[in-house]
Amino acid sequence: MSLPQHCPSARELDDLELFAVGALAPARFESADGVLTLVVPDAVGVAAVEAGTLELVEPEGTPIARVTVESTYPAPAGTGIVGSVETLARNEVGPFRRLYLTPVEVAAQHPDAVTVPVTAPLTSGEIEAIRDRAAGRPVALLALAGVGTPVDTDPIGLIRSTLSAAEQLSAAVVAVPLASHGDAEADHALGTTVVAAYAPGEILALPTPADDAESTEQPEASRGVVVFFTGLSGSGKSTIARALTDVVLESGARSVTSLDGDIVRRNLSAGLTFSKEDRETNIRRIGWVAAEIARHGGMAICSPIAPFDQTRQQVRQFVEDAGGDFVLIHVATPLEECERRDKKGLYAKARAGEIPEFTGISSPYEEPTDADLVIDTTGRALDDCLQEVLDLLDPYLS
Ligand SMILES: Nc1ncnc2c1ncn2[C@@H]1O[C@H](COP(=O)(O)OS(=O)(=O)O)[C@@H](OP(=O)(O)O)[C@H]1O
Ligand SMILES: Nc1ncnc2c1ncn2[C@@H]1O[C@H](COP(=O)(O)OP(=O)(O)O)[C@@H](O)[C@H]1O
Repeated sequence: MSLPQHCPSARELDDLELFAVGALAPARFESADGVLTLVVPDAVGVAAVEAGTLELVEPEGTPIARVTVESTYPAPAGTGIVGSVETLARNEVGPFRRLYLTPVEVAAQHPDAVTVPVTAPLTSGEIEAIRDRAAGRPVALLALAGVGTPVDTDPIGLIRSTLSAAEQLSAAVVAVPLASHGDAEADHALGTTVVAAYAPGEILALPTPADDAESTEQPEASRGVVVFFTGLSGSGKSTIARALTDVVLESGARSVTSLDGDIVRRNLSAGLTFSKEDRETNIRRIGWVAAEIARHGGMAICSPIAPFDQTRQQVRQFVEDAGGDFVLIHVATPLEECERRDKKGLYAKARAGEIPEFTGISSPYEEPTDADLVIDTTGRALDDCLQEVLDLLDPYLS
């Protein structure tokens, strides 16, 4: 029988790489109170428990690790898996792959090096300080370039800038996929362990990004953002999203891509039904595209029904892993008002039993508890609702 397989998130792939090179031990995914976690869709979780083992594959499908499943727990975006990890293969491809050495390789290639952990592009002052403190000894710059760690760049940008600093110092550069897990204290502890594993000798510590995070964090105006409207059919998602798109386009403030529910279903998701499974596929597709837009600093405006909390959480994760912000707007117009509007005549058909699995009638809508804004459009003018959205998004548009 073949094992259940799962492709982990970019953050989880970084953690797996640190397990693989022996920089983090023991190699295991922890329970919900840890940070080294693995979350899979519920169906994969069920199959993994049944098989006792879960095979992890990289995005192109090559198996890279096997997890012996000890227990599971419910997580916002699916099922958390707890268990030990056996590495099958290391990722071989990707930009600057040649710089991703193991701690053993670093010790062999740079035995006398002074190690400098780098989490943000080095300033000329910092380069001079490293030169002074190294006092002629060889230097290895450890670019801590995992998902979410570099403060004012992306992982590849951090490696690129570290290479150019290294030229000035005649230093070596080693890339380390140390991801951020959103818990500053735990991440600091993890970083200390990982840096110690890579450093063959003395470590020259620079100020941590937390010390100057405020001054270097990328401003919202240039950060990628996904504005995600969710709500019942007829609640007003498309109307508000379209008006927002027009305002952003007219202002020229940033590039914007619209991913409206109906339009996506005619193109990217053509052929999908309204079963729970197909709706999840539809939303994950929208989330994947939106995250890519955010990765490149754009704004994606999405307006599907997206009735399931878990799928919305997955989209949030995609976007945050891509370095973007996820703004959730619940257009909470009640069912009675949506049905009264019945713009497309679909509610009447659903009530007559002509449309199965219609959201709000015969298929559930799980209200978000994590929305940044909740708008009930009943009896309100579009401009009034739009202004609330524009106020929320002001930092991204100025
Ligand atoms: N069974 C059923 N349930 C809900 N909606 C239905 C259904 N069948 C067709 N439609 C029309 O499809 C639009 C919703 O598509 P979405 O892709 O946004 O839905 S989902 O997020 O995948 O649940 C929705 O458009 P909006 O009114 O813009 O929301 C409907 O017009
Ligand atoms: N304040 C408002 N904001 C948005 N839509 C509104 C508002 N008031 C009334 N409507 C009407 O409600 C309907 C919403 O339809 P639509 O935007 O297609 O909803 P959805 O995309 O959520 O299915 C439109 O006919 C729109 O004119």
